[in-house]
Amino acid sequence: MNAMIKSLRHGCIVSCQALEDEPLFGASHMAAMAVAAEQGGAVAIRCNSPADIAAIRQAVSLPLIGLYKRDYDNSDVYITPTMEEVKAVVEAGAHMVAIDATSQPRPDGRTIAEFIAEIKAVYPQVPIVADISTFEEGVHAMELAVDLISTTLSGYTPYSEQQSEPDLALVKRLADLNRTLVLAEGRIWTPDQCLECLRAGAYATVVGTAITRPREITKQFVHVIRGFGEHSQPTRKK
Ligand SMILES: CC(=O)N[C@H](C=O)[C@@H](O)[C@H](O)[C@H](O)COP(=O)(O)O
Repeated sequence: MNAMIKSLRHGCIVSCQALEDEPLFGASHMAAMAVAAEQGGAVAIRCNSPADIAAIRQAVSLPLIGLYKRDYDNSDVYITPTMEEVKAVVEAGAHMVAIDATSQPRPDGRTIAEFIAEIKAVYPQVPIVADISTFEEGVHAMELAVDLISTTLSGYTPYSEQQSEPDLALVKRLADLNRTLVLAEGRIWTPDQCLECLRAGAYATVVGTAITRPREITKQFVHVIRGFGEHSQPTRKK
């Protein structure tokens, strides 16, 4: 097995991503996040866009899983949808590339099999992380001999299980096949959930929002304590 992939085993991969509408958007913020994750013991960084990938590559010595989120009018596929984004991700310095490996129609009209075959032909040394949303998509990606499967898109395609928790059942079903390594990704909020994912057979866990999106973390706190005073204040005697 590739030494870099070996180094991910049972570790926490931290996803450092902020989109344009987020306060921490910008390569320097994401590089600082990645340094914090490295100092905290992360085994790899997952990061989006050539600018962020290049800045993070300079800032940390961890392996980078790069992706490039891009919207096309003719498709719902947005995680590294075409060869153009793969090229940009690799040239920016990512060690591995994450792609949408769902069965949704792709912007360039290719099948996922054609897309993966071309990535392998052009970049044979770059491991491919297949982001999937269902068991069937995971099995298909395994058949196409990707290096890692990630449950990233479970809950984010209209036909996949919609839930607020990590998709442990999907992790377990895919890992039980003992075929391709599985990353547990999506809606992991606590260290205990990471442990549960590993117990379910995940090779490693990917945590994003809970570590690197302060606005969303704040919302979680606020949501829980909102309305506290309304119900618990003692009623005053007149
Ligand atoms: C669905 C989608 O576009 N997921 C993206 C994939 O790169 C990121 O926005 C997520 O933050 C990442 O998957 C980690 O997940 P979470 O932030 O829930 O820990």
